[in-house]
Amino acid sequence: MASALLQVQDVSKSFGGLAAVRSVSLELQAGGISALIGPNGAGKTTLFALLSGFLRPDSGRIVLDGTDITGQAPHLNARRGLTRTFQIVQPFAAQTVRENIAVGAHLHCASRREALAAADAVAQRLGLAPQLDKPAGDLTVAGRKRLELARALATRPRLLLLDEVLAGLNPQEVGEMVPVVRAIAAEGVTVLMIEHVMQAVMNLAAHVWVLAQGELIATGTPGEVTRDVKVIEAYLGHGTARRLAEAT
Ligand SMILES: Nc1ncnc2c1ncn2[C@@H]1O[C@H](COP(=O)(O)OP(=O)(O)OP(=O)(O)O)[C@@H](O)[C@H]1O
Repeated sequence: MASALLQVQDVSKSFGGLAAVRSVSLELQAGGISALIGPNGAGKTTLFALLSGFLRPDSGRIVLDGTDITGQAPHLNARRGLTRTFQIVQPFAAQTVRENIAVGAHLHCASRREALAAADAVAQRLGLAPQLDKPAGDLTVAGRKRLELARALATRPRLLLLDEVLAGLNPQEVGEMVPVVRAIAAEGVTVLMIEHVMQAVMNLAAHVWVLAQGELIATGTPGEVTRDVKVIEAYLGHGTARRLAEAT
C-alpha cells in the first residue's frame, strides 16, 4: 500500500489548562474528499491550524508525503502543497477579486502579470470570472466563500484543508458549492473538510473522522460514523442513544 499523503502522529495542543487536541493520530491517503466533524469546540479548527503550521503542536509529529513538517510555517507548507482556508473569510476588501486571488498565485508565479493571469484561470474554474474587477468587499457571503477557495486553489495545493466553506450559505448556495468542491477533488486535489452541514458531508466525503473534546472518537464512512453511539452521544449528550432506542 502506498504511504499516506498526510500522517498525523499523536499530536496534542493545549491552551493554558485546556487540552484542545489530545493525542490525535490519523492517516490521510492521497485523492478524494474526507471530512473532519464534531460538535462545537471539539478542536477541529485547532487541528487544522496545527496541520497547516499556524500553530505548533505541544507534542507529536505531522508528516506530509514522507517529510516531517511539524511546526513549519504556513507559507512553507503551502510551497509543499498544503493549504488551508479559513472559517471567517477576510479578503483584502478594497482590492479586486483578481488581486485577492493573485496573492495565492504569487507563491508559484515569478511576475505580477503571471500571477494575475493565473488568478483569472482560477476564477474561471470557480465561477468568479464575472466578478474579477469588483472590490472583494462587494461580494456576497457565497461570493466570499468562493474567493477564499480561489485564493487557496491559486497556491496549487495537493492537499487542501477546507474550514467550513459551506457555513453561512443558504440551501441553494450549498447546493451550488457542493459540485465546486467535488470538481476540485476530481482535478486531483486531496480535500479534507471541516463541515457541520451533514447533508454535504454524506454527499461528498468518502471517509470521516469525528473529534469530540479534542479526541478522535470515531472514523469510517459517513454512514458508519453517524450510526456510532459515541458520535450520537457526543453531539446530543450522554444517554441519548439509549433514550432514542427506548423511544422507538
Ligand atoms: N487561541 C486559543 N486560545 C485559547 N483557547 C482556544 C484557542 N483556540 C481555540 N481554543 C479553544 O480550544 C477548543 C477547541 O476550539 P476549536 O476552535 O478548535 O474547536 P472547533 O471544533 O473548531 O469548534 P467550532 O466547530 O465551534 O468551530 C475550544 O474550547 C476553544 O475555546
